[in-house]
Amino acid sequence: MLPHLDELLGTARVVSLPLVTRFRGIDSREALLLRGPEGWSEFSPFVEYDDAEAATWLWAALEFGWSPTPPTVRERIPVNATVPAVTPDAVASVLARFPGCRTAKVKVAGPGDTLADDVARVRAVRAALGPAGRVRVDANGLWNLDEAEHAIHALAEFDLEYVEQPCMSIDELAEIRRRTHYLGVPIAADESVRRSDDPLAVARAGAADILVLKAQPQGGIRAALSVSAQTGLPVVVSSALDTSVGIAMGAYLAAALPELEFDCGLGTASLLAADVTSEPLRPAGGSIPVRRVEPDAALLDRYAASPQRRDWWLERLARVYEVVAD
Ligand SMILES: O=C(O)CCC(=O)C1=CC=C[C@@H](O)[C@@H]1C(=O)O
Ligand SMILES: [Mg+2]
Repeated sequence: MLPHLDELLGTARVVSLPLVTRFRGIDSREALLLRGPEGWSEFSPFVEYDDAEAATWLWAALEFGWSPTPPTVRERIPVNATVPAVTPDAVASVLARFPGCRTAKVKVAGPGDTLADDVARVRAVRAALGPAGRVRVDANGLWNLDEAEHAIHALAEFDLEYVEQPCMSIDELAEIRRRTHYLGVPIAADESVRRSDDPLAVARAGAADILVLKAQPQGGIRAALSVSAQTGLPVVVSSALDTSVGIAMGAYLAAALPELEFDCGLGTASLLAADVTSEPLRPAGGSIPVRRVEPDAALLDRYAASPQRRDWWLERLARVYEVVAD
């Protein structure tokens, strides 16, 4: 059932792609690409993740490259703009990279940013999108309960579509959802789903209104579809800041969901200053197409990681493979 490790190592290519703007503390995104019988796939757990956590990402990569994708019900996926923790004057140039997108997700609660910084950024995004735009924020669990309550109260005037992972724990999410219910701002869970041993726990606890699902960290398209089906909550499919090869995996997940109420966080190829293909899955007219991506040999060469980093990724692949094989 599992392809042999030598087969994986034989096709593996490691790239380091520069970002347009610093995002989640990095300026370049490293990824390992693999070619399976179904096409190219991606293994790109964040470098700080341990092998046990990376194993679900490898499972996803193997599923996408080595088995056919589930049936799809749509050919394009509406996506949101993703606004990193930039100053308000930079908001227009970020949004310009997401043509046609009516929805923006804004990073908040970042290290070194005050609530006033977050409010100014969200205000600039709301002004740019106008009243018909949809604005959501993502705190990556970095607020404590009181900070979250205060921040959601301060940001509510911008008519938020939802707040993603305001606090880290499921208990805190449940509590903040209770405390801010009167403001009518839904709570979405991301880390509580993708970094949890039990991705259903947050839904069982009634701690979220919406689930953010990412194909690689969830262990693949089928595993993510199963979370969606078992919880019955509305889902936002989002990227893991993958190359266009990994974005394709997310696009197939979004395309297979019976319902897709929200725009998806799959426009992030626009945050990359370079990609592995000359036809990246970047938003056009507010959506991305659902298709597999074949990297260009010249781009794989041009953005090849250094020999040290390539070896680091190949060793990681071999170790994580053993975890998956167990
Ligand atoms: O959801 C989006 O708009 C884009 C994806 C995105 O924001 C993220 C991708 C990868 C890691 C995360 O820090 C971040 C997130 O938390 O959702
Ligand atoms: Mg998130």
